[in-house]
Amino acid sequence: MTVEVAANGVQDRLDRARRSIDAHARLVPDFPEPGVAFKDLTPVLAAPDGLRAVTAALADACAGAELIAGIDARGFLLGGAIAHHLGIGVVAVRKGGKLPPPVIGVDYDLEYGSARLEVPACGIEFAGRRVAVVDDVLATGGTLCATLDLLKQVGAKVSDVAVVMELSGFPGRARLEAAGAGQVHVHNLCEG
Ligand SMILES: O=P(O)(O)OC[C@H]1O[C@H](OP(=O)(O)OP(=O)(O)O)[C@H](O)[C@@H]1O
Ligand SMILES: Nc1ncnc2[nH]cnc12
Repeated sequence: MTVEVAANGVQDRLDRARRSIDAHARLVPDFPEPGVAFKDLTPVLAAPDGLRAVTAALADACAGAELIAGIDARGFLLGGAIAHHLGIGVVAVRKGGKLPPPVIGVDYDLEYGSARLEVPACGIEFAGRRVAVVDDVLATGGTLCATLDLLKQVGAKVSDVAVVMELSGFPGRARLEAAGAGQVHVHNLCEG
């Protein structure tokens, strides 16, 4: 009985988040370059009910973590809110050139170009900590695989990856599962 009640709570939060995503997500054709169908989730986070609903559902996916890593840029908004919800800390995984040295960085490709992500090489205790990584969208998986690589280099144990939307037709999930060697759970709130 207790288990059923808990599971229903999780499902209710997921349903609420999905309703908000359905109501507010925007498809932008040909952005940032021709041929890309860009899923803009910023209106979901700006809606009165959206940030709260999405945060609560993602927090369920990250419940076992000791630290949240939020990816530049919309992952910052989500990561801070989830960490606050869970009562744990958050670290920003930043685009290259933004953090003071020393940093650890990884170059990567995504659907429309290439970029670099960095985390601080000192000042944050990563070693042995269970980290959940959050972002808005999973497409090719380039961004999240680079983040897993970075967090591995600093000795963190990534337990979960949680995104609002996983885009179909991309190899992101398979790449992440391979990079995590079966130890990383990949969660989405919806597929797009
Ligand atoms: O799975 P992938 O193919 O790697 O794509 C997913 C990434 O792409 C988007 O960010 P983007 O790099 O456009 O950065 P932004 O936050 O600066 O807009 C999105 O927010 C993810 O971080
Ligand atoms: N189609 C897309 N929409 C939003 N974010 C993305 N990141 C990579 N591809 C994307």
